[in-house]
Amino acid sequence: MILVKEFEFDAAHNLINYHGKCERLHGHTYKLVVKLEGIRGSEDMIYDFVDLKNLVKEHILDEFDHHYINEFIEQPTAENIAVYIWNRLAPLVKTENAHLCEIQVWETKTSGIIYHGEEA
Ligand SMILES: Nc1nc2c(c(=O)[nH]1)N=C([C@H](O)[C@H](O)COP(=O)(O)OP(=O)(O)OP(=O)(O)O)CN2
Ligand SMILES: [Zn+2]
Repeated sequence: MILVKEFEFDAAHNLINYHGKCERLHGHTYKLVVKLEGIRGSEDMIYDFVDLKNLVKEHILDEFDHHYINEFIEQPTAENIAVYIWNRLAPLVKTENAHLCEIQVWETKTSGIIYHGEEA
């Protein structure tokens, strides 16, 4: 069974040594999708949506929302943001019956990254 929760944050970034418009400072309303795979445990839940919301807010959204991402991710491509968020969240959400199985980072409605925690 897979649990899914979606979040949004607004942030600014610019790509370093990039060959186009994204080298200039600009912003996105990012969509972050977090998926946990697991089995039902206490209260017949994989993970309480409310607890997940609070955890992601404290450990991810508060750092990203209305910030300049280059200050903590040198080259803030959606790929690098997905890896960064995975590395922070995976240990935090792991329980006896649930683990992180997918992160999605969408820069626009049409451009996003899906990451399962392994490098290709
Ligand atoms: N593989 C990647 N390619 C690009 C990234 C990235 O993170 N990974 N990032 C950018 C830019 O930051 C830009 O934000 C995205 O460009 P684009 O999708 O063209 O943005 P638009 O606002 O033009 O979106 P549309 O939905 O296509 O209108 C570039 N490439
Ligand atoms: Zn961008």
